Amino acid sequence: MALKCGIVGLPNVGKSTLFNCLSNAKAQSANFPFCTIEPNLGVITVPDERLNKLSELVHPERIVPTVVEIVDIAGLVRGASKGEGLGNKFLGNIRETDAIIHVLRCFENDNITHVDTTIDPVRDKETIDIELQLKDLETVEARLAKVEKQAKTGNDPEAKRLFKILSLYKEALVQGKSARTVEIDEADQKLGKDLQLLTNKPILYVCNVDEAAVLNGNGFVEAIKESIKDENAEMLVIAAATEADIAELESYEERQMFLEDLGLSESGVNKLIKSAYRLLQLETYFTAGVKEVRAWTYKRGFKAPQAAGVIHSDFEKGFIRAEVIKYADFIALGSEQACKEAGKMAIEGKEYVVQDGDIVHFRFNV
Ligand SMILES: Nc1ncnc2c1ncn2[C@@H]1O[C@H](COP(=O)(O)OP(=O)(O)OP(=O)(O)O)[C@@H](O)[C@H]1O
Ligand SMILES: [Mg+2]
Repeated sequence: MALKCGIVGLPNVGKSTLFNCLSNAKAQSANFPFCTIEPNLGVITVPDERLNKLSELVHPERIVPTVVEIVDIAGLVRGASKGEGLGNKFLGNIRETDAIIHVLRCFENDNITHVDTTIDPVRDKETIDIELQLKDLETVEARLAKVEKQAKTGNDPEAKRLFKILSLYKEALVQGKSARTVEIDEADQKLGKDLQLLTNKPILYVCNVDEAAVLNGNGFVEAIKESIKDENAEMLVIAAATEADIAELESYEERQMFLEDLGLSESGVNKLIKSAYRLLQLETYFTAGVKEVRAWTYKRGFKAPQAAGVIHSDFEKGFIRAEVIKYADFIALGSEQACKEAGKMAIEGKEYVVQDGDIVHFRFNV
């Protein structure tokens, strides 16, 4: 389950700089628009203190964290939906992602060019929103044209449902609203998701500020907050250029010291990964053996067989049961054996909904 987050925004707003704080794969970042053309792909490990605590008790040969993929996509410009500035290619890159990290320039600096001259992140956000919405409108209209006749004349219930959903999306999009603002009946959610609309992807806004605004934000950040208040979206404030410098430092201690000097307890990178996790409704379970202590990512609400399928499809197919220890019990008692003896290992079946932090041993048969 490799999840992909795409970094999106106007040219020269700090997308590659943010990417470079996140990943060790260094992307080219420079003060000119369209510095990035080919998307940069980075695989970042998800920091999780529980993994370290478990490893201290189990002393495994190997510790394996879970990962998220981050793609640094080229800047979009006005007209992208009509192919402007390699728009089609870049929009295609966005379509392949599971979630969007939208970077907004919230810093002033006369030396860094802005494609629309002035600093106005609310306007910038609208520019991007409009392009994504126009592209979605094109997709929705093409689908509508195909399904309309079938829905109106035939007796195909799925075509009728699809027609209804498409019409709802169209109504929102022509009003300049994103597809994610449309409420879709529970039963039709999958049909909606399958359309792969760009403005239906979960979104996280990153306000890229200068060092001075890293703790308390600034006027630009306030303006963005106000403009997204009805979107039910998350927003983070990160000084990308500063954090990219921090990421260059060799040792963990040095990086921590630098962060503390800025008054931060946690790097923007960590905050971003955690938010991406929340955004995608992801949770973590662990497997803990002497060979390997490992974190696994699954979607909230997964039942035991589905969660087992994250490790291997055979685990799902041949699922028999899950032996589950709660993280707190494992830490308190110190080992699997101790948990077993204390009656803290539960035997769970197919209907068990896996919980964040569970330490699981799957029994299966193929
Ligand atoms: N918070 C910041 N404060 C000051 N300068 C910054 C900040 N973030 C990025 N920059 C600078 O802005 C310039 C553009 O950054 P970057 O190359 O990351 O933009 P980009 O969005 O990836 O652009 P493109 O779309 O062209 O690929 C760089 O010179 C970078 O150092
Ligand atoms: Mg770039």
